[in-house]
Amino acid sequence: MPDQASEQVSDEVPDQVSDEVPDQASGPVSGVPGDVPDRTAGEVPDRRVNAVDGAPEAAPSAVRVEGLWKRFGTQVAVAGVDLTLPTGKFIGLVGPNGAGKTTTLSMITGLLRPDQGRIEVAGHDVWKDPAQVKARIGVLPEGLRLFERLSGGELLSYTGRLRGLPGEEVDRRAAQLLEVLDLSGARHKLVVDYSTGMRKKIGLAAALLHNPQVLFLDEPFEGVDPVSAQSIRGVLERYTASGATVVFSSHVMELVESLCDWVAVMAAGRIRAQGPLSEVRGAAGSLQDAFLELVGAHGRDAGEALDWLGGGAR
Ligand SMILES: Nc1ncnc2c1ncn2[C@@H]1O[C@H](COP(=O)(O)OP(=O)(O)OP(=O)(O)O)[C@@H](O)[C@H]1O
Repeated sequence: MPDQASEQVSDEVPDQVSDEVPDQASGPVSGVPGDVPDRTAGEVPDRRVNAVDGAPEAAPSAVRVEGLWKRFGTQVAVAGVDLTLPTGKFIGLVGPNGAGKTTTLSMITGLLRPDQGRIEVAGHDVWKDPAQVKARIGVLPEGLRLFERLSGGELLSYTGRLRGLPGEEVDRRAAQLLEVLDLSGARHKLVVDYSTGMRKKIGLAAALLHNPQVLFLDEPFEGVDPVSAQSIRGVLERYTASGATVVFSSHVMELVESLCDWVAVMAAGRIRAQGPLSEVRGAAGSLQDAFLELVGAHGRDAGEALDWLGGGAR
């Protein structure tokens, strides 16, 4: 997958205005010091009460995207995406390689400026009101960049303070996250010496530390062993059960099917289906079958043409 950061120095992409694109190096750390609407601190904006009759108002969407476009030179990566993602759901964004998932998530999280379109996260416009949005989201981006010369513990400590959390609270949360994600033993190890899966886990911990309203994860389970996947899963399930929203991209349909209650299917830069898992799956036997049907991959040559390939053939 192309590194989004590379486009900022690519002369093939003249429409990228690098000084308008927030620094990707900040990764999940990017935020607004001192402006942290921590959900545990009383503000739970996803359940509002109607001022007239006291009845709860419908929760606003976690994400609203309208008419989103992104081109890289002549390559159209995202071609008019409209998405409405509900609050409090475990949402899977699925699609084949090159479908535009990472590009879409990068634009939604304020890491990549769209050519066209409007994006709202937690009720705020991502590109008009970036500080408000960044204080409310956590991001585990593709090609995550971390501060390599810090230990895992230091990274969390720094991230939490950057987010404006009191030191004691940062230490408490960091210790708990390290424990749950089985990183306690590696808290003093430099991040540069972490394995792929450990990097995912410390990135996830950094993205969760300020208890964001919406968490965006690009391929969070890639390179993660089954035991760690189980702990990540547990953390995320607990997180969504509290009313927060997880949006994650993945190629693994079984995983999406077992985790998500809401799915968006993307192919060739467009959304092919979006809605509750059961609706998107429809009459198909599995999400995998529905997916292959939706992206037009059913009946595709699965290697029959490679008649030279095999142990006996020369
Ligand atoms: N920085 C870039 N420069 C040029 N083309 C790009 C860039 N980023 C993405 N693209 C192109 O945009 C399209 C969508 O890419 P994207 O990475 O968003 O897909 P994806 O769905 O995340 O793919 P994968 O599942 O393989 O990770 C692809 O054709 C890709 O080659």
